[in-house]
Amino acid sequence: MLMGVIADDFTGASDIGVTLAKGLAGEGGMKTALYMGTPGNAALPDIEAGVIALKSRSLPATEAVAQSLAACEWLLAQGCCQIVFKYCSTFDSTPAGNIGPVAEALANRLGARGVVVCPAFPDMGRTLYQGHLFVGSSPLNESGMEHHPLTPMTDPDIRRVLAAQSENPPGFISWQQVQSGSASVRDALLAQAEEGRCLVVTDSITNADLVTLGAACNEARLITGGSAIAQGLPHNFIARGDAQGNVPQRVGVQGKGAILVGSCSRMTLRQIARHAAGHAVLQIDAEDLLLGKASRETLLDFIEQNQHRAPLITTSGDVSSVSVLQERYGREKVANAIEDFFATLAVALADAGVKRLVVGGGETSGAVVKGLQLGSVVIGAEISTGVPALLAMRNAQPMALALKSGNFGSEDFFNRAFQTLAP
Ligand SMILES: Nc1ncnc2c1ncn2[C@@H]1O[C@H](COP(=O)(O)OP(=O)(O)O)[C@@H](O)[C@H]1O
Ligand SMILES: O=C(O)[C@@H](O)C(=O)COP(=O)(O)O
Repeated sequence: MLMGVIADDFTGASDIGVTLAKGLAGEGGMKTALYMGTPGNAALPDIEAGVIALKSRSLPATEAVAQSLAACEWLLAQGCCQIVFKYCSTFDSTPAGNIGPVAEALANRLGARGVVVCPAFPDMGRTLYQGHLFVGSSPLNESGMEHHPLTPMTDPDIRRVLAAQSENPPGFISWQQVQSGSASVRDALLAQAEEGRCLVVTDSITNADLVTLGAACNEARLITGGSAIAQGLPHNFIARGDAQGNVPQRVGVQGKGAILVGSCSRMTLRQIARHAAGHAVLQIDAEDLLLGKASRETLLDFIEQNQHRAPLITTSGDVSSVSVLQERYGREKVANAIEDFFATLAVALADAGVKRLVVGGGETSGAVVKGLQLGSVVIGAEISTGVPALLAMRNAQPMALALKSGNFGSEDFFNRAFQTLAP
């Protein structure tokens, strides 16, 4: 294994996994495996890049650091010479972390300084200019992310957000400097390292900027960013003759399917509304879950009876219903109750023969995948930007999954993914 990725959520892990697996157009990527949690066993010998999915974004910082360091040790033991810490392209974090604490702990472990911090993901409209993160034409704090149920983002200045959760004040490289090319960025990172800067917020607006950063980080022990930072990284290994150039294959599995959605992000709410117009949607009252009122039989029946209508079960609510519930019961209790619900439901569905599962939401995907106790999965071709089809084995049976980040996918995503996971 040449490169190792530690991702702070499961949708993000599949997002960066497919970015590495496909690489640059015309060249291909790295043979990449996605591990659902840090594995107990050694990786298969032909894997060139390993992505470990953690569910560490909303944990207390000390736990997130401990899990990330353990993942890092495993990746180093597999031979990785470069580690990437992948977080959300909307820099989802709390005032206490976990991006700053995890990035600094990994930098200390790897002896790295002048480490790139770049959440930009231009294909999804996330750009970083003068340290400020935009989603399309809106600053981060006016993009809807200010209402996220677990990690509301209320400041678009990533330098300030990161400074508040880091021990060392972060450095900065502007877009103008990135335009001077990879050698100049490498020099700038070295200069920042010599000044003692651990983390360096680095602007990027276009994919070409991210490829420049990738080339500048050819020798870096640690890189941090959204998935798009990984675009140019396979090239470094392929150009050296270390990696072969991989193309992700289409994944499809015969059998019943279900769609489970716990994301309350703006795009997901639109996707659910669109799905409801032509397919089967069962809305669960999230408060019923907190009061222990949901019946599993009804849910299994709903999925069984609506196989021809791409059945979707959701708890998602709009900004006001989420905040009413959180004020009544507490943010963590609400999230835990809903995530437990989805984890248990996914297991019941899989036991009842469901073989295709589309999940909406990062934390929700983490809960579902942990519930299903999946180990390593194969990354297939992309269904939409940042969302690959995944092939897992459960009880020696194949299972196809798609884990969709809250704001990813077109309005018809849920039906498209449901159909795409079939052979
Ligand atoms: N109706 C609801 N009210 C409050 N919280 C909810 C509701 N439905 C789902 N949630 C919780 O909101 C969080 C959504 O996060 P996540 O699944 O990561 O979605 P996203 O990918 O959009 O960030 C989860 O913890 C989920 O359990
Ligand atoms: O970088 C991204 O935007 C995604 O890969 C991601 O991590 C999104 O997180 P969720 O919206 O919580 O799924």
